[in-house]
Amino acid sequence: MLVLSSPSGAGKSTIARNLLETDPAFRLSVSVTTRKRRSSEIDGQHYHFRSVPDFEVMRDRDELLEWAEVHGNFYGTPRAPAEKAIGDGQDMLFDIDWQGAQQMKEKVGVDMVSIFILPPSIDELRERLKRRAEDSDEVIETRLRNARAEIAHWREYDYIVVNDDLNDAFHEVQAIVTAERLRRDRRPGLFDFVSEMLNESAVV
Ligand SMILES: Nc1nc2c(ncn2[C@@H]2O[C@H](COP(=O)(O)OP(=O)(O)O)[C@@H](O)[C@H]2O)c(=O)[nH]1
Ligand SMILES: Nc1ncnc2c1ncn2[C@@H]1O[C@H](COP(=O)(O)OP(=O)(O)O)[C@@H](O)[C@H]1O
Repeated sequence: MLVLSSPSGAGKSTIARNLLETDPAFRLSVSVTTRKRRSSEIDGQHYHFRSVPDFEVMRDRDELLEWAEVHGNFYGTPRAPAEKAIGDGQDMLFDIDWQGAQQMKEKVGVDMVSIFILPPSIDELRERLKRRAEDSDEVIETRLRNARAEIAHWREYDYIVVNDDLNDAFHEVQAIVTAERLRRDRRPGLFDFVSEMLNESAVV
């Protein structure tokens, strides 16, 4: 379970997309949101776009593993695909905010690795949001106002990656994934491996 969070515009969706394209082991958890769909987004692929009443029905039926209000809209992680992935041992990527990361940590514990993506500066964050040209000036201002409060949660994450040069940041994320997979996959077998080695040396 890999959680990516960042203030809006820092580049987490870009890094998530690169990871999904280059690493076939990852599946994206497609969130449900009440936010308006952007022109570049496809329903069911980037998000499941739902009305507020439909979201509330899902939430009240406990169909969401976690949910939060972010920038005035509701967002939530559908429970069924995430739990299936956890059960199957599938690597899953969650693009969720700090509130979601906290809730997920409580639910999945050590099986979760979290990365907080920082922009090089708040000015650059503003420029990226403008250049992305997907949100109105008002929406961009709300996101920038919220950025400081989101960044304040950086210490709660396992890793921090500063997304200045995209290539460098992506390689750092790949390195984290590689190291964490090695730890997960190698650790369980190491006890027997080392015991056997020591037993053999005792015989010699
Ligand atoms: N808690 C939670 N946060 C989510 C979920 N899906 C998206 N988010 C977060 O909601 C925030 C806004 O996302 P979005 O509207 O796509 O804007 P963007 O971050 O500017 O691309 C981001 O911080 C996302 O990580 C979710 O299922 N749960
Ligand atoms: N390292 C970078 N340098 C310059 N622009 C970037 C970089 N990373 C991402 N971007 C651009 O910044 C904008 C915001 O990135 P995005 O991935 O949508 O952010 P988020 O998902 O965190 O809101 C996009 O237009 C993206 O192409």
